[in-house]
Amino acid sequence: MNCRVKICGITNVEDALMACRHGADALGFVFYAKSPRYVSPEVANDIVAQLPPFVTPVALFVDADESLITKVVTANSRWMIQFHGSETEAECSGYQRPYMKALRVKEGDDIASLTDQYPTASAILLDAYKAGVPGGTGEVFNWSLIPASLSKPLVLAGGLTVENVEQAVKQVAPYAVDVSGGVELSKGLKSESKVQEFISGAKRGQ
Ligand SMILES: O=C(O)c1ccccc1N[C@@H]1O[C@H](COP(=O)(O)O)[C@@H](O)[C@H]1O
Repeated sequence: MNCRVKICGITNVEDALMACRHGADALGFVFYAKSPRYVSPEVANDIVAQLPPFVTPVALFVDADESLITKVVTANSRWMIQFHGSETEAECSGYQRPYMKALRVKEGDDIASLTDQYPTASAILLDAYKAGVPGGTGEVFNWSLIPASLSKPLVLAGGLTVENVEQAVKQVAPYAVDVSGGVELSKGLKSESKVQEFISGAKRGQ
């Protein structure tokens, strides 16, 4: 199956357009103030207004106020939402936007049951669990914990890099992969060669 690629942690238009040129299907913008990849609603919406068609902007929130989410997503009809905190299905489904729910995986989790708690989600994103850090940790989780079939399309995240993405796609066969730290020059700034190699690696694995 064709594996889509989301490049997360975009903070500037140059990186956004560069990722699009190399074939990114989606771009993630982090509206979590404690993240080194935080971007303001104004800057993000200015970047989104310059994106080419057929690329999905994804607004990432961690247990954010309703007012912030509404402010971001009402500025452009193209936004999809990524909930990366402990949001309930009722909270996630209140914005009339497609959304994916991130689940942070640890040993013993029943991923299929957790996925079934979000029947309105467009996709489920699986990331590594690390105590005290909601995401963007650069850590890989044990992919063998992922059930062979899930009730939602699977977005695989967590410590993906140029080196491991091909194997990840071969082993897990996700709908999409999502990367942030693995394609950076420094926090919040993307490396063109890493973005290009990451997308090529994801396509080789499919
Ligand atoms: O990127 C961040 O800073 C971030 C902050 C808070 C929650 C999620 C965040 N990013 C997401 O984390 C995963 C894994 O990132 P990485 O590739 O391991 O760096 C990914 O879904 C990002 O979208």
